[in-house]
Amino acid sequence: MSVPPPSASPAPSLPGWSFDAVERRALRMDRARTELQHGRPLALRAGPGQPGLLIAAVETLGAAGWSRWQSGRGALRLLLSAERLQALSQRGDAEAAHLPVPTELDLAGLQALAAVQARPDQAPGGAWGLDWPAERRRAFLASAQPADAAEQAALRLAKLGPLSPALLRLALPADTLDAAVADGLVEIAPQDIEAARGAPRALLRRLSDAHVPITAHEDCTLVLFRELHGETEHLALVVGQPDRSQPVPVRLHSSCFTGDLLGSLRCDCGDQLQGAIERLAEDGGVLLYLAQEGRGTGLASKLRAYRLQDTGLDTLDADRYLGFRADERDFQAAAAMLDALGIARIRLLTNNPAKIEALRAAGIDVVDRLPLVVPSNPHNARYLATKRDRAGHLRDDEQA
Ligand SMILES: Nc1nc2c(ncn2[C@@H]2O[C@H](COP(=O)(O)OP(=O)(O)OP(=O)(O)O)[C@@H](O)[C@H]2O)c(=O)[nH]1
Ligand SMILES: [Zn+2]
Repeated sequence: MSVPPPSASPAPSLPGWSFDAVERRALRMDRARTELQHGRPLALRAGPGQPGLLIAAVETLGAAGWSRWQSGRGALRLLLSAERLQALSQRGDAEAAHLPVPTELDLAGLQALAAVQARPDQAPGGAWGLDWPAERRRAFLASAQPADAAEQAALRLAKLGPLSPALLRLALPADTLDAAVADGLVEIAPQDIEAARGAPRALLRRLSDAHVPITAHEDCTLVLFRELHGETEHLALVVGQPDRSQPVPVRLHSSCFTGDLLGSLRCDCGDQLQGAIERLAEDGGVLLYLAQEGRGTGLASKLRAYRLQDTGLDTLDADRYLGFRADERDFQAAAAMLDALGIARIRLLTNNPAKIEALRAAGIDVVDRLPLVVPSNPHNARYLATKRDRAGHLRDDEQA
């Protein structure tokens, strides 16, 4: 009697364990971001069996991480954002690029080039933080090779950290990366980072809410949203019972630990937060408290930017010195929260036209702008003037 060959039946799957393509991608993004945050290396390549790059964030590397890169000496490159290269070269047209890491450079030198020192006081030589003579600086900049699309994506991933956009970079062949990935190295494809850019609104979960009476108004509800992948949380404070048949007064407030919690005089955030809540208490409205510290650069970078401002740079030049754009925020989450709250037409309390544009682009009908005027003080006068003169903020009498 002949025995039938064993059928190649698929392995029984664990219920709830299979991810769809979008979830897989988000999972890879989560893991990749975590690796950079922890100073660990990450493989960046189009897929298994491909050559690619080993990258790590200079900001989180530390001495132990740095010593692991020593075997790559000679081939190591430093990937920097356009803004950081503009600060180093004093040229407004510099683009993101990677440059050779000199073999004798130590970790402190690398951190200086990447502008991630704990105390980035401006050295006499400007943005470099290294006592390199002019000729050496010129030669270093001349060896820059433009960042390709994958490398640009890597810089964006670092910013999502939120980390400084400065990465170590080592090109490796396919088999080396395959072996490292089999051994636990996390890998990410540039397409994953690209796809996360316009993350769909559904990637925000409404997790909980409660009645929270506050001094300005007793009838308030706090609603907590969490990004589906990752731990970032945004809050909505619904003040009173806004009439949704009319445009609802809304304030988008980007978190500012120093201003909101400590009453820092370096910015206007604390006063804006209180002023907005008082205004919303008049007819009801919604305050969206967005996890976007330091205009999206993170609190560590904001404190570095403050040190640079103490040496004479204004808020925008300080951010550029650190490798950031004038504003690293996006307002997708804000639009998603308004959607979830059933609010489509709003009156926005702001002096920042970019917020209006961003919400409109995300499909929110911004019917008009309500100015938000707060008094200045000797510590924030320059900051407010820079926002008005260089960042396009409106004065209270201007129309958006
Ligand atoms: N990078 C950086 N961020 C800062 C600095 N000062 C304040 N911030 C951040 O700037 C953000 C201020 O946000 P908002 O008040 O919502 O926005 P805005 O762009 O000023 O616009 P409106 O207040 O709506 O007119 C907060 O995230 C602060 O942490 C600074 O010097 N550097
Ligand atoms: Zn602030």
